Amino acid sequence: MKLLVTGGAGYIGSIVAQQLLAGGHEVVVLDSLERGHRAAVPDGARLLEIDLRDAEAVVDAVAEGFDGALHFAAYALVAESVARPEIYYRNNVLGSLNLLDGLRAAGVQRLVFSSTCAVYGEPEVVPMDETTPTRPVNSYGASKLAVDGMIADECRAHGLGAVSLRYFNVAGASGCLGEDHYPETHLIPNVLRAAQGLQDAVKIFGTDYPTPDGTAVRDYIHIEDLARAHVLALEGARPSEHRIFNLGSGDGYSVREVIEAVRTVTGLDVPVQEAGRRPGDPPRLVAANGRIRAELGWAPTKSLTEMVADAWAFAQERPHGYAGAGTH
Ligand SMILES: NC(=O)c1ccc[n+]([C@@H]2O[C@H](COP(=O)([O-])OP(=O)(O)OC[C@H]3O[C@@H](n4cnc5c(N)ncnc54)[C@H](O)[C@@H]3O)[C@@H](O)[C@H]2O)c1
Ligand SMILES: O=c1ccn([C@@H]2O[C@H](COP(=O)(O)OP(=O)(O)O[C@H]3O[C@H](CO)[C@@H](O)[C@H](O)[C@H]3O)[C@@H](O)[C@H]2O)c(=O)[nH]1
Repeated sequence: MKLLVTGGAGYIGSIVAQQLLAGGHEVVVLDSLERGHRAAVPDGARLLEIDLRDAEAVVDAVAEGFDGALHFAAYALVAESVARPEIYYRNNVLGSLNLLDGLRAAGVQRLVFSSTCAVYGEPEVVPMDETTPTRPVNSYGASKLAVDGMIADECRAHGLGAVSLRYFNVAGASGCLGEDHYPETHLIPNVLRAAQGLQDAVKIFGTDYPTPDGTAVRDYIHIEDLARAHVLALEGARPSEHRIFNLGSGDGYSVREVIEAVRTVTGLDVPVQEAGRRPGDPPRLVAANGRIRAELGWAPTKSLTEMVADAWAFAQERPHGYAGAGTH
């Protein structure tokens, strides 16, 4: 298939693009490079440097015609969304609406969307399945829920076949592609930076959560397991239907357990500093992944140790990320 990958210069989009290319698909990446890296766009993919908020440019770009689109481009940081909600609604909601306009105009019939478990907020029952009530507690989750709603309506009204994958916490690396955000806010890369001495200590945000060790629990999923689900989702898109799947490993780990895994994998000391809770962070998010297992035949294959080991290999290979590798 000829596929449009928005956000394909970012962490997840670049690695999914790489898997799609390996599977024999043609890939065109649409990315503004605002938060991504030219060097992360895999060899063999064509890059269109376009901002999704530019409606006209998006419609023009999509007009060349695609068999399907995978939509990763977004702002994706919980704490930033609490501080600056307006940029989240403008980028995530408006950008997605522009993309839907472009897909409709060009007659593109398949869409896979990066949704998130943040749409569920602070669920009363964990693990969470797709019937968990959607009550986001931060603007990031609210903006993604709005897009899920727009996509559902687009499918109903205009026949699009779409799949929303509600990712839990994506981690690890794949060969020479990995996670490089500036500033880095994600847990595993920051713990590795502390282990490498690139920052004084890793902060533990919140030690008074109602969890066994008092730190927040997340479901970490290996980027390669996650990428594989996109290929299945693309094949599973059905005309006029919006399918929703939670995408996580089903196992929860606390912040302290992740730090311990980094100590074990690297053999290095990790200085820590206890700090207050980060605004917008729920205590515990773990996936019930039965639906995607049953309906798409997907299953996770990689452990937290493998996620940390692959992220560690990337961090050693590129201690300063893609900088110096010809980035924007
Ligand atoms: N990282 C996670 O754990 C996680 C979990 C759940 C969902 N997600 C979702 O997955 C997607 C990818 O996340 P990521 O971690 O790879 O983020 P990322 O920031 O590494 O990548 C996002 C990419 O989108 C591009 N982009 C952003 N706004 C754009 C715009 N208006 N026009 C064109 N390009 C734009 C950025 O330049 C960047 O290359 C996001 O939609 C995010 O919400 C991520
Ligand atoms: O230096 C750090 C960084 C994070 N944390 C904590 O570690 C956990 C995980 O944080 P992080 O890695 O920043 O991920 P999340 O905030 O859970 O968000 C990620 O995972 C969500 C799904 O759960 C996605 O929707 C988001 O896009 C993605 O950024 C949270 O409890 C944080 O408070 C720390 O204690 N110290």
